Amino acid sequence: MAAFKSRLGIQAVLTALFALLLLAIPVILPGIPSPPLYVSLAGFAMAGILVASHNLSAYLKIFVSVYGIGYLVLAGAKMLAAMGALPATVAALLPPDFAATGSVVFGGIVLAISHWKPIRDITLIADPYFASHDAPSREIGMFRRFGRTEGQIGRNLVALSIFVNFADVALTLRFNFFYRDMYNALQEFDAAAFWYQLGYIFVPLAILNVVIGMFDIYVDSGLQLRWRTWLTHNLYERWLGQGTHYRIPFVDEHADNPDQRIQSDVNNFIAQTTTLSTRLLSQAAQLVSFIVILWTLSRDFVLPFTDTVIPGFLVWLVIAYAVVGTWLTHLIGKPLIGLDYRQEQVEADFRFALARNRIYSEQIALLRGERAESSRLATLFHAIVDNYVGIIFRRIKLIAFTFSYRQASTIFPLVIAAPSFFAKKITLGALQQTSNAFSNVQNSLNFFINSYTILAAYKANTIRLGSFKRAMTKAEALAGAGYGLANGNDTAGAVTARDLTLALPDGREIVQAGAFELPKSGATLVTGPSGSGKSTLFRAIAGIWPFGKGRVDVPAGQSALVLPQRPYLPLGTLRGAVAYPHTVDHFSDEAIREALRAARLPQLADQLDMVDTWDRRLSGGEQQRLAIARAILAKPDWLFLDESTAALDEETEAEIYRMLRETLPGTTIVSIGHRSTLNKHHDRRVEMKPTGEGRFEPRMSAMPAPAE
Ligand SMILES: Nc1ncnc2c1ncn2[C@@H]1O[C@H](COP(=O)(O)OP(=O)(O)OP(=O)(O)O)[C@@H](O)[C@H]1O
Repeated sequence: MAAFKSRLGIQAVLTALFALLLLAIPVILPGIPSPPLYVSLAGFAMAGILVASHNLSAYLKIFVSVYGIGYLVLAGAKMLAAMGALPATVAALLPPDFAATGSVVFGGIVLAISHWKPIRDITLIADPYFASHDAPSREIGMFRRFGRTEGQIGRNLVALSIFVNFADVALTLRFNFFYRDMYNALQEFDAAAFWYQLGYIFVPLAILNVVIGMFDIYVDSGLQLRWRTWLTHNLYERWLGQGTHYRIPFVDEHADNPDQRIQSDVNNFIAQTTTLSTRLLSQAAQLVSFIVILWTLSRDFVLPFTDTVIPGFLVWLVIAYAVVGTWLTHLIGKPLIGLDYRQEQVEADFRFALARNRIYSEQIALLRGERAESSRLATLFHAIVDNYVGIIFRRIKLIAFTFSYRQASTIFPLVIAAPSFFAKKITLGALQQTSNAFSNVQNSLNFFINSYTILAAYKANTIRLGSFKRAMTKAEALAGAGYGLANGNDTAGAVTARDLTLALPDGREIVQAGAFELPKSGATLVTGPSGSGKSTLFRAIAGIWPFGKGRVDVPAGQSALVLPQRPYLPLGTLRGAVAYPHTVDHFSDEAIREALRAARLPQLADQLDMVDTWDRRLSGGEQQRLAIARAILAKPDWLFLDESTAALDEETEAEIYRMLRETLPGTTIVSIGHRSTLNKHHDRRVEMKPTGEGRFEPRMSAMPAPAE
């Protein structure tokens, strides 16, 4: 970051020196024509803009820096051409003097809009990538050596993309002058000039146009792919980190369907940011350039059928046209922002409901729940249709306006300029140039107007990603001190709780423990009424429950594994399901087979490579035994079994407990269970005792005598 900042500083000094040089040309190089004063003044302004951009967002800095370089290149090339240092064909292709000044104006515009809230929302999401110091991503070959860090590659690619877009604008400008010269040659029956224009001007320009078009798509796609890869990794790592995904529903920031935000919103945001930022600016540059041409063409414009001269009439006309057009478009298109946001949400809700049907298909089939499901799907889909109808009618209104606007634009320049042509005040070339300049202005305006729908979706996207990031920040804060609940690991052997109160998200307290201890070694059974907070106590010990106050301390440097009643089985091979939460290659095949046999699942021992939806194929009891196999592999110091054998028959449950205590003699077992047959497998018992007002307290109590 510091290097980037100082680079802007160096660029500012160089730009100021260059502007000084331009001023001094009449003195040091008296023979050559000096550039207009405004070009050197623009150089000083650019230096000022570069200095003022020190604290700008990393993303916007790239734009300011590129405009600074654009100024140097354009003004420098003009100076070299004036000195005769460039070949005539190259000099003829250069854009007019004002192009360099235009570059400065755009630098100023970027600086000015940087404080505007919608732009800040965008840069908050964009900046982390462009400021990143991560090593270049190895996943993508494109532009891998284009910088030392991923952030630098991103910055270089944005800069390159802006240059390419501006090269395209310069080309369009040059085409405009080509049209003037070619039509003048036609009007004067000058065949030599005509063929010269076609062969030496048009052909190189056309070839450049094709090459630039190809390069443009290569650079843009490379940037989008690299940025998406980085941002997607970054978001899902953060989402999965520190149990953030578990706590997000507890925070007050709205972040529905995180899957959609990570998969589709990121993709759309990046595609729209790169397209809009570079194209919007190049279109703006095109607009300004052609407005300047129109000014030159209509400097002494005589109002048709009168003698009144209005300097720059076509420019005033086109500006009024643009202002009214944009304002009306804004009025008509504004509701699209809310509609687009809602559309994303209802689509995601529908997709999620379908995915849930797939996951729970067996339960739905057994319960004959298809009708209930289809009526739920119908309601969700109705929301999609309902909202989309709103979008359609809004788009129709917008199109009614934009199409009328476009039609009116085509004949406008001819109506205005034709009287001057018939009065022989302007040449055919000038008429053609006026019409071309006007249509280019229209194209740029159309871009702004047509991009209104894109902008609306873009804003909805930015809001969704912004709120997702805020929700993650809040969920991460919950993981820390939470509501006063602290997790530490400063005890020697036991799990201890001091002045512990566990609450529900709405603040209602459910568990209270002044001083509570789970001793190391042996096995402890936790019992108590349903809903008394036994699982919540486990969650607090595991450090994922954010609501409550007091302390829970677990022994330092010891591993723990919590097995819930319904184990989670990831997609993929059986090997991966057993090794979970370790990676698939963490254990040898023999160790996995051995664990499956010990967990009374010998029939699965030779199916390690089989890919299946294991959570649907295996019975509830088999799934629980598979989770037990995980415990055998992981050999944790603490094993928390939250009704993890409840689906087994009593005999198998007894075998499993005996096996666990034999195979894992160093592991402390803590079980939650309701069955009295569990008593004989445990050494001590903790009972959740009601203390009034819906609260329960865990208390060590005597193990009941075995039934006769
Ligand atoms: N995410 C949550 N949001 C709101 N309430 C919750 C949440 N998780 C648990 N609860 C509530 O906390 C209370 C305790 O739940 P917990 O699962 O700890 O009970 P339990 O003693 O393990 O019950 P059981 O023996 O039935 O499994 C219940 O009333 C439950 O509804």
